[in-house]
Amino acid sequence: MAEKKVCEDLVKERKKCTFNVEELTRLIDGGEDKTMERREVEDMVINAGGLSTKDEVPEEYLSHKERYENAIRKASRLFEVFREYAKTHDTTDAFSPTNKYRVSFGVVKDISPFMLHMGMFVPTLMNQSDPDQVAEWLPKALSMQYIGTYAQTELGHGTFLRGLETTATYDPSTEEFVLNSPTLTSYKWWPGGLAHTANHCVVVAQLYTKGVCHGVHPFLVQIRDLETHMPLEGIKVGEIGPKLGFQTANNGFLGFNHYRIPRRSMLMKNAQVLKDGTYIKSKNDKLTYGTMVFVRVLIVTDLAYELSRAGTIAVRYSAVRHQSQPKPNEPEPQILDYVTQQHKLFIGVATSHAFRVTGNWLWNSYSKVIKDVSKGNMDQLPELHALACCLKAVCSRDAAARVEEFRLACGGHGYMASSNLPIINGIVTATITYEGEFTVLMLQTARFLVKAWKEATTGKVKTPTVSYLVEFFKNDRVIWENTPSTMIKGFQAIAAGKIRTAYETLEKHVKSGMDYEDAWNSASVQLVNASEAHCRAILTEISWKEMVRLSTTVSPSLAQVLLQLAELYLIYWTLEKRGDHLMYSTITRDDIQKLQTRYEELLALIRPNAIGLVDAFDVRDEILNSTLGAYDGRVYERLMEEALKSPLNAEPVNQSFHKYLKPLMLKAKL
Ligand SMILES: CC/C=C\C/C=C\C/C=C\C/C=C\C=C\C(=O)SCCNC(=O)CCNC(=O)[C@H](O)C(C)(C)COP(=O)(O)OP(=O)(O)OC[C@H]1O[C@@H](n2cnc3c(N)ncnc32)[C@H](O)[C@@H]1OP(=O)(O)O
Ligand SMILES: Cc1cc2nc3c(=O)[nH]c(=O)nc-3n(C[C@H](O)[C@H](O)[C@H](O)COP(=O)(O)OP(=O)(O)OC[C@H]3O[C@@H](n4cnc5c(N)ncnc54)[C@H](O)[C@@H]3O)c2cc1C
Repeated sequence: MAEKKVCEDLVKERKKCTFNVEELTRLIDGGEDKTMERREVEDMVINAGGLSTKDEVPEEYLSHKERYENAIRKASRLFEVFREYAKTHDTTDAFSPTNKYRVSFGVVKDISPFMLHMGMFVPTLMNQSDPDQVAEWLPKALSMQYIGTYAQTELGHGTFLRGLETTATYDPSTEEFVLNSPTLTSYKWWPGGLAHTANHCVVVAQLYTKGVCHGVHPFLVQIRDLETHMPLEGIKVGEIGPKLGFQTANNGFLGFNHYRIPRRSMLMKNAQVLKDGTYIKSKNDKLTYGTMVFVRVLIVTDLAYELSRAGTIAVRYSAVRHQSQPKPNEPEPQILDYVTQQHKLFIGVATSHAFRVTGNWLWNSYSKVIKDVSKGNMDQLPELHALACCLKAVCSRDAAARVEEFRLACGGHGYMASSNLPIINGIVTATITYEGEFTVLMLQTARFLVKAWKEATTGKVKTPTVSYLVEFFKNDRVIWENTPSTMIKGFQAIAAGKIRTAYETLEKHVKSGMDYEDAWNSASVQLVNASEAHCRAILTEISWKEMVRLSTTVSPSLAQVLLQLAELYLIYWTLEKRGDHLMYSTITRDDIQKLQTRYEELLALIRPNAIGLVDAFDVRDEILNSTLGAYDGRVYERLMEEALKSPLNAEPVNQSFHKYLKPLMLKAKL
């Protein structure tokens, strides 16, 4: 088939670009070799038989059941393709932040029913099992003999893990655990793939041995027969029903009726139960929560990726769309030329870069701490937990806001399923809740910050990410200059100030006679604000420093663009938080006006590179799945092509006319 022409607007835009798009793509991927490898995997998947979505009825027209069956067909075929690839290639980076397996969005448009298998089941087996268990289970999980999920949340409790009700009671006479769901609220509820996909799962349950409860522990549990896939006796399993998004994730429920599993089904890297029922405690009981920390860390870079998908759609569309006539007798401008549109779009693009570099930094910190933990050194665990909590929480909330802004920037067409923005919206919004709900995680960080504040009052802090607190004691009002380093110091002063205020409020409540828990609840709005401010201090400092560092490794033309994006991100947030800066620095109205002017200059500087910047994300059309965002910009043709796929358009008159409309019309004549 002849190549379809690229829309003239995009041809012109691409000529304007001042930097080498391929150079930026390689930087985003983490190196030329990574880009080549990713593209190789994408080519392999896109060209593999049985995976193309091109000529299919769009999945939104399928029934709930058909949609799931279609997702399973494709996810299975995709796995076969990956299995083939793994025979000749190193696939260890499946769990890295810059993994090349995001291509799966080009196959299963929404969330794959295998997401939890690769995202949580396999990592939990790898990181929470003892070496013998890893040797026995991991090959089966990696080869998909065991298809698994992570079953922790229950109908009654998701946040409060110590309140989970599923029990695993050790019976030394048979050397088995008896799993039981004593109440309706103890049913597992939510795990992805649990409903009809998984035959195994990691179940988090209250461990009882010798009549003592030792708290929640993970167990590997078979739930379906490997031949027939029938639920095993004592297992009640099913699907929880339609949701806002995640339509093909196959989220399920699960109950146990005195269901027996062997003693060695308990994941025993950290804690153990011996044959006679003796309990050996973990060095740190929070290690059981390790998979959640791992996923929270990964979510930050994944959000950057989701922003790059949504940003590509909205920016390309904005270059193709023309609307209104500000100057008489002149053509309608591209909507991308409206400064308000640039304000909606460019901060989303800059945020994708900020999250990616911060996410990579967080991943490196995580890897270092986990290495130390494996040697028995847990010192950095609280700081890592506090960082992962607030970054996951704030980045997911910001990303959801940015994706919504991208959708709004596409006007009516952004509301079309065929734009793919609604599905991306559903995926990103879910991250605010899953893997630890927003407020709950912010309050976890607040616990750490309150302790750090107490420490800082003695003039020293042990952890580097809160060292700014000590500086605040020397000078609690930053002397303002409109420079990046002052802006960063400003965010640190705001964080320190808000931590101090929240701490003082907490103390005041305690002194007034309140229990600590009640005082905490009363101060919790301020505590969440303090966590947010701390997270903004981290995001602004790390993203700026990392972008500056990266700019020294690339050509001058690209360096200039990276610095513009980094500065835009800093100034955007300084302006957003101008009220706070007024409280904690000497910033003046005049400084703020100058920053506003600089912000608008940056929008104008970025404008010629808008298409180059999203092209550099290098999200291929097959993965973008969007009528509005394709590389060739054939927006209107694609919208019509997709509309014509509606089954309602297969016949000129729908039968409902004869059944309902006509009788209604006839009655009107009487
Ligand atoms: C766009 C994105 C795409 C892809 C992303 C990539 C992969 C995705 C894969 C799968 C995701 C899809 C589905 C989602 C799955 C799930 O949601 S699984 C279920 C997740 N559930 C949760 O996250 C539950 C949240 N709750 C908790 O984590 C905890 O219960 C708690 C809220 C932290 C409280 O725990 P607890 O009550 O036991 O503890 P406290 O008494 O409050 O605190 C005691 C001290 O322990 C410290 N602590 C708590 N957790 C940790 C930890 N993980 N590590 C280290 N330390 C921890 C806590 O701070 C207290 O410390 P102290 O202040 O010093 O006392
Ligand atoms: C799309 C999706 C996929 C999921 N996949 C899985 C999965 O695969 N496996 C799995 O085990 N789970 C999964 N979950 C469950 C998820 O982890 C939980 O829903 C999440 O942790 C929030 O817990 P919850 O639902 O109990 O919310 P709740 O804790 O009931 O939250 C409700 C409200 O109460 C507030 N609240 C609760 N506790 C406190 C507190 N201490 N202080 C202040 N406010 C509080 C919250 O802020 C929130 O506003 C998934 C959820 C979703 C949405």
